Amino acid sequence: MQKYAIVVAGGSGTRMKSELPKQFIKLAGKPILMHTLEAFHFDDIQIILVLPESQIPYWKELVDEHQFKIPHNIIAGGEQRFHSVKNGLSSIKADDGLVAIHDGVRPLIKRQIISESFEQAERAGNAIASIQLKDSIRSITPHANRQEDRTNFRLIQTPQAFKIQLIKRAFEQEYTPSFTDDASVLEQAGHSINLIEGDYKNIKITTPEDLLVAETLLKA
Ligand SMILES: Nc1ccn([C@@H]2O[C@H](COP(=O)(O)OP(=O)(O)OP(=O)(O)O)[C@@H](O)[C@H]2O)c(=O)n1
Ligand SMILES: C[C@](O)(CO)[C@H](O)COP(=O)(O)O
Repeated sequence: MQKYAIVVAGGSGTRMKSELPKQFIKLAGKPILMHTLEAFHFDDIQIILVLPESQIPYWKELVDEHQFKIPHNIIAGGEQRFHSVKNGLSSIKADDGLVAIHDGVRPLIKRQIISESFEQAERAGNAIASIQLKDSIRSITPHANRQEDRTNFRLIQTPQAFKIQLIKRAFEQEYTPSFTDDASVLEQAGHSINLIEGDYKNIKITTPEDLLVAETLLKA
């Protein structure tokens, strides 16, 4: 089956509060995004990289500067992550095959999880990386809060892999803010979600301290 990876990096990184959008910040000497694309570099995976339209020339400069050779197609992103994924999906003309959707700012993804997500998506239609909670958890309302049983919850990561036809059809829905990931879009279209084991090291670089953690994990 033909395999695609959509690496979404179309955001502006407001929570990082950095001048440079966080996906371009250097980690161990090269932009975060280059680590992520390296993880997805398999002989049988076509990589689609989604970038803010205004940053495409800058990315091309970085590619030249770092002599970055991993083949990828560049697509312009949209207003929300949902729209960036949708643009990536629209660039895939085939309706059969598998696609893994991954945050560009999760550079520590293990290749073994990428392979596993494709295998499980081929079998079950989708495969969503997730991890158990380590902390206690409480739900809050305006006037109260209450402990919840953490074994009832999972933290959801990417990659999230799908049969292309299923996820393309799901993304025909109107955007709502509850679509915080791709699994939520598929679920809203009536499909059940198949969780697979993620990895605690597969952090989403979101706020400044995440950069320190990622740097340390990469060195280790
Ligand atoms: N319109 C958007 C928004 C987000 N993303 C991507 O989705 C991933 C997860 O999003 P997040 O960590 O929230 O990134 P940002 O939206 O850039 O960060 P922030 O919410 O702090 O602005 C990132 O790789 C980001 O670049 C995207 O492709 N298009
Ligand atoms: C897709 C995601 O990384 C799964 O955990 C997450 O929902 C992205 O959220 P963000 O607010 O766009 O960073």
